[in-house]
Amino acid sequence: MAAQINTQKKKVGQNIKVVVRVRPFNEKESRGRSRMAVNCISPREIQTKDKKYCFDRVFQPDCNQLDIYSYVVEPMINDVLAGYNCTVFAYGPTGTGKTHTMTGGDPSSLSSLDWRRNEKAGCIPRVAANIFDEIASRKVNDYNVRVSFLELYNEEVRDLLNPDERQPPLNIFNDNKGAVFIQNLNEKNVFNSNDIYELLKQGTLRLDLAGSENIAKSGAKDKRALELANINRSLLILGRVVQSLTEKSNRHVPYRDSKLTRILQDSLGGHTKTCIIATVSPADSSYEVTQCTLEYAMRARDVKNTPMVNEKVTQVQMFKQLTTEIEELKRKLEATRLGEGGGGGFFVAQQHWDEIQNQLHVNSNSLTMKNEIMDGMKKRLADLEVIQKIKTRDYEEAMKNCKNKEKIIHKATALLKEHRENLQQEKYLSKNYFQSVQDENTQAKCLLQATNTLIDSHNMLQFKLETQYFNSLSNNRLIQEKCRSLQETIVSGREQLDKMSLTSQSAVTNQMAVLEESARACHQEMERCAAWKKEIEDVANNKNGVSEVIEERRSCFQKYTTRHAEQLNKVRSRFRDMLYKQIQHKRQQIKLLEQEVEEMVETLETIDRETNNFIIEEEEDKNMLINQKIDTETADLNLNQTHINTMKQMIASTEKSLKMHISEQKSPLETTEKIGKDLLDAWNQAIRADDTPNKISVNYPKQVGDGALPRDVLIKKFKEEFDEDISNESFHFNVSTNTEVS
Ligand SMILES: Nc1ncnc2c1ncn2[C@@H]1O[C@H](COP(=O)(O)OP(=O)(O)OP(=O)(O)O)[C@@H](O)[C@H]1O
Repeated sequence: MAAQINTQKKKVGQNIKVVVRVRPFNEKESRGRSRMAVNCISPREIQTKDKKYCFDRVFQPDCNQLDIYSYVVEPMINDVLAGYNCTVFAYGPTGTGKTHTMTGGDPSSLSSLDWRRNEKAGCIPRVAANIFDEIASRKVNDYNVRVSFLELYNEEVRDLLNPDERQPPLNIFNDNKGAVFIQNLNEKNVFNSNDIYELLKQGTLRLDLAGSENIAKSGAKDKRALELANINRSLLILGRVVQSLTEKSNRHVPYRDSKLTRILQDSLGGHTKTCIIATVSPADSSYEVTQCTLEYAMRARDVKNTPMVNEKVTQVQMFKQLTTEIEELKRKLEATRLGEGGGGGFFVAQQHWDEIQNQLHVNSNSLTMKNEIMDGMKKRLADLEVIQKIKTRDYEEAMKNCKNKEKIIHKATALLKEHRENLQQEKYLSKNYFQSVQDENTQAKCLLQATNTLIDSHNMLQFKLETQYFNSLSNNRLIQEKCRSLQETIVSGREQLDKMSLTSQSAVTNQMAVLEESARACHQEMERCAAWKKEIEDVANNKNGVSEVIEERRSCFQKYTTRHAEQLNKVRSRFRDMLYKQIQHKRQQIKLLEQEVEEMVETLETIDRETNNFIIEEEEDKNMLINQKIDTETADLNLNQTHINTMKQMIASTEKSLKMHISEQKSPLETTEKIGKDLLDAWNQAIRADDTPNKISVNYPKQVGDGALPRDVLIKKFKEEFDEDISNESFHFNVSTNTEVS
C-alpha cells in the first residue's frame, strides 16, 4: 500500500511490528507422527525447548485468516488514508504458510464477495475490498488507488502487469528525494476491488508461466541450485540489514547488496509503517529452521522506523511540478547538445547523464501516468454522471410511485373512514331498530295477553248474560203466568164480588186493595224485568264493542308486522349492498397482494438461482480440492504399496534364510532328543533303584557345543519330563564334552 509521497511532515521513532503465525501440522507431519516443537503459551509468547520468545502477537495453529487480517492489516487502512506508507511482508521457511497468509489460495476464485465472509481469503484480497469500502464510507472524492505487481527472481525484477513476455529486467533507482523506485514498473489505476482481483489473476498467471519457462530453459537441477543460492544471498543480506539496523554503532546498512533489501529499504529503518509476519511449522522435524526464523524475527523487532505522513498534493499541482521539471531537464539537454557542437557547453559525467535521462524518463512516465489517471477519473466521472442520471430517474420514478401510492392510501383511508361511519350508523340504526322491534314485540305480547284476557272476560260475561237472559226469560214466563193467574183470580174475584156485593162490600174493597197491591208488585217486577232486558241488550252491545277493539288491535298488529318486515328487508338489502362492495374491495386488495406475492416469489427464485450458482461454484472448488487430495492420497498409497512390496521381499528373504538356518540346526536337535532319551533312562533307573536323582551322568556330544545345547535347555526339558518342583541344586549334570557323536 502506498500513499502519494511528497513532503515529510512529522517524525516519530517506532519499532516495527512483528507477529508469528504457527501453521497446523500438514499431512506429512501428521502421518510421520510429528510432535509439537513450539508452544504458544500466551497471546504474545511462544516457547521452544530452548527458549521463550515474546512478539507483538503469536497466532496459534487454529487461528483463521480474519484473525490475522484484523490484527495486522486492518489498522493500516487508517494509516494509509492518513498519508503513511505501509508494508506487510511474510517471512519464513518454505511451506510454512507465507502464500496462504498473504494470498490465501487460488486468486482465480476471487470475486467481489463480502471479504469478511470469505474464510479462505488472505490479506491481499481482503485489503483490496476493505480499502474501497473505507473510501466509500468516508465519502472521499479526491483519491487514487494504484496497483503494481512484480516478481523478484534470481536477483532480477520483472513486471507481472506487463503482458510483454520478453521484457528486460527492470532497474531500481533512487529519485532526487532519495526514494527508491523501479523504472518502467506499471502502476495501474483501480477503481474497485474487482479491478484489483483481475490484476492479481493476470499477475499470478504470468508468475506461473515464468516459473515453468525458467525450469524448461535451464535444467531443473541447475535452476534450483542458482535459485537457492540467490534466495540464500537475499536472506543473508536481509539478516545483515536487520543486524546493522539494530546495532548501536552507526555503521553502514548494506541495502544495496541485494534487490530485496533495496526494495524494502524504506520499510526497514525508513519512513514506512512495517509489519513482519513470521511463519513457522509446529513440527519437531523443522525445529532448527523454526528456531532460526524466531531468532531473526526477534532481532527484527528492534528495528526502528520513523513513519512520516506524506503531504497531499492535488492533481493540478503535481502536473505543474512535473511539467516544470521536464522543461528544466529539456533546457539542460539542449544546452548540453549545443556544448557538443563547439559552443560554450559543459561536460556532464556519464553517471550524471544517465541519472538525468532516468529522471526525464521517470518524469515523463509519471506525467503519462497522471494523464492516464486524469483520463480514468474523467471516465469515472462520466460513468458516475450516467449512474447519477439513472439514479435520479429511478428516484423520480420511485417518488412518483410513492405519490400515487400516497393518493391511493388517502382514498382508501377516506373510504375506510366513510365505511366505518356508515357501519357505525348502521350499527346504531340496527341497535335502535332491534330495540324498537323488541319493544313492539313486548307491546304486541302485552296486547295479545290483554286481548286474550278481554276475550276470556268477554266469554265469561257472555256466558253470564246468557245465563241471566235465560233466567229472566223463565222469570218473565213465571210473571206472565202469575199475572194471568192473577187476572183470572181478579176476574173470579169480581165475579165472587159481584156475587158477594151484597155480603161484604168492605171485604171486597180490602180484597181489591190487596189485589191492587199484588198488581203493583207485579208491575214493579215487570219493570225490573225490562231493566234486566235492557241490561242484557247493553251487554250484548258491549260484546260487539269488545270484538271491534280486538279486531282493531289485530289489524294494528298486522300493520306493525308488515311495516317491520319491510324495514327489515330494506336494512337487509342495504347491508347486502354494503357487504357486496366490501367484498369487491377486499377481492381487489387480495388481487394486489397476489401480484406482490408473485413478484416476491420471482425475486426469491432469482435469489435462489444465484445462490444455487454460488453453491455450485463452491462445490466445484471443493471438488477440485477433494480431487487434489485424492491425488495426494493415491500417491501416498502407491508409496505405501512400494514399501509393502519391499517389506514382503525382505520377509521372504528372511524366511528363506530362517529355513536354511533351521535345516542347519536340525541335526543338533536330533542329538538333543537322544540326550533327552538317555536322561529319561538314567532317571528311570535311579527311581527303580530307589535312589534320589541328585547325580545323573549324560554323555554330551562334543561337536554340539554349549551354544547349541545349553545347560538351561536341558534343565527345562528335564523338568518338563519329570517334576516342575525339582530345584536346580538337587541334582547335577555330569556333562562330558569329549565324547564324539557316533
Ligand atoms: N495456517 C494454515 N492453515 C492451513 N493450511 C496452511 C496454513 N499455512 C499453510 N498452509 C498450507 O500449507 C501449504 C504450504 O503453504 P504455503 O504455500 O503458503 O507456504 P509458503 O511459505 O508460501 O511456501 P513457499 O515458500 O515454498 O512458497 C499450503 O497447502 C497451505 O494451504
